[in-house]
Amino acid sequence: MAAPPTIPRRSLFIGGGWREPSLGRRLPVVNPATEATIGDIPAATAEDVEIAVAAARDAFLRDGGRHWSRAPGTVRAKFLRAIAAKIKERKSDLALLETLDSGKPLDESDADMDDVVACFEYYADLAEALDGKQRSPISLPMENFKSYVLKEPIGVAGLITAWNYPLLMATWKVTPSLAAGCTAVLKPSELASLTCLELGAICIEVGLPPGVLNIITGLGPEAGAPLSSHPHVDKVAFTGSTETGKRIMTAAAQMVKPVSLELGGKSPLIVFDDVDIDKAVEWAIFGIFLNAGQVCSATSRLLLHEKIAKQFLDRLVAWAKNIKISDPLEKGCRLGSVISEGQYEKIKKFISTARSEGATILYGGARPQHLRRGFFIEPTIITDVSTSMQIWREEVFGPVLCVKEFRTESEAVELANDTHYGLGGAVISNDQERCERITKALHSGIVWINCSQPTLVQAPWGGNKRSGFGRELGEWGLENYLTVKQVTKYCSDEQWGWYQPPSKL
Ligand SMILES: NC(=O)C1=CN([C@@H]2O[C@H](COP(=O)(O)OP(=O)(O)OC[C@H]3O[C@@H](n4cnc5c(N)ncnc54)[C@H](O)[C@@H]3O)[C@@H](O)[C@H]2O)C=CC1
Ligand SMILES: N=C(N)NCCCC(=O)O
Ligand code: NA
Repeated sequence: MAAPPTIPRRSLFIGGGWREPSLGRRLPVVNPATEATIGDIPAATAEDVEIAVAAARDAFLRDGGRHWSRAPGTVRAKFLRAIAAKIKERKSDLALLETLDSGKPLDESDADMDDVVACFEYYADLAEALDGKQRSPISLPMENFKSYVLKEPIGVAGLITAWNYPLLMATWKVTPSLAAGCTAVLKPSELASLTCLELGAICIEVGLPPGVLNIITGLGPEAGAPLSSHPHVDKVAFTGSTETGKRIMTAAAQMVKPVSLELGGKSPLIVFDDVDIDKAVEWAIFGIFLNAGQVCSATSRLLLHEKIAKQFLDRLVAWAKNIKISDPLEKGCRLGSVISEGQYEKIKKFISTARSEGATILYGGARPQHLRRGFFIEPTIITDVSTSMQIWREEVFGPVLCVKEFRTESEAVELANDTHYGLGGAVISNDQERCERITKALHSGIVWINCSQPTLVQAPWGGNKRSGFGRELGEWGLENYLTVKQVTKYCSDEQWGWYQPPSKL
């Protein structure tokens, strides 16, 4: 077990230093695995948003952008790498904080911190490469004009994130925005903000220029909403629920502000009858029980070929029984608590509604007997599901898998696409051609073949339909924060000659 934790008491991180929230309010930090209040975080309000946005704007414009927004990419890369190094140094205490705040298994938090470091390093490389991509010429069918393109940072970015991967989701937005030369105001989820506040401490340690990154914690309506509607925020990037995504888009629309939205999902995993059952079962388990299913891309709808359905479900239950559910700090834990009491109640309601609508709870569905406190829910597998049921249609964001059988490939595709969401989709089969057909047929931004959930910093991430739009990660993630400037030069000695020249007299 890890050493007894101390939760740092932080203020808002604004303009390169700590600043008490204007109204002096704080919010409790609850460890969802114990239900204990373990600390508190500052609660920013519109007054603080004002100050943070001003700091970001000042940092963007300061000295004509010489120190940040127009500085060579190497300058920004140096800071991104310095932050990566500090996070690496503090990896175990950050992972511990992440687990205490969110209830996710310590092994997962550890892996998340590795992903955070990799993301800072990756966008450091892209910041450097960006300089080489400037002034790329446009080929034109005439001689008297020359055109090229500049890629410029969009300005001040407002970054609003969810609680499921607290520091990682922030990093997916912080790193490309800073790499592009933007300055930013980050508003993490009030349900898990500790590690994001530590990022503020790290920015101080590495001497990031004041105001380049500002971190304000607080409630959505009080801190997130004024950020998304602020006239001096030039772009909003959001990860969270579809409902909040709509609000953010509405607010941003008033200022014609670009947004990128990573919203919910109800992703399918299709398993054919030609597979190695245990291998496929493990991916199915990983796809929905990782982070207790609180993953936007969780493959929460399992589609099984009828020929293997029975055998597959038997093994699925056997594997599910074997998942270690415990205090997330315990070694080998594979299922921790969910994030909060609210989420716990919501998930239980989904399960009871499924039951009352006539579905069968094949496995799980309740609090694990051996855990008396904490917001724990057993891995839950639901069968006898019809496509009109809530459990088929709505995102649970919990360790709850629903299962349907199919007979033909086209039926599988139809079921897979029977959703308003379009984030992920997965297919497991040994027939590569079939996998490719399915890949093309799925209406989603991500397709996994013979696996579920691997997340690579180099590859684009994002969805279609009500899962949002815009892509994070990879080069696409950087484009979110760049604006394209067309530069066109007239380079002829001749008079343009459209108007009749007046007489020289
Ligand atoms: N797809 C995903 O990645 C996620 C989906 N969800 C889903 O959303 C449900 C609700 O979870 P919440 O934590 O309430 O998610 P949420 O979408 O309300 O919160 C995400 C972020 O948005 C902020 N926010 C809330 N209202 C806002 C507003 N009006 N303007 C600007 N920012 C605002 C929050 O403070 C937080 O930082 C979950 O049960 C789950 O189903 C939640 C988190 C992530
Ligand atoms: N790091 C992993 N495995 N997944 C990231 C999921 C991002 C999301 O839920 O929005
Ligand atoms: Na928490």
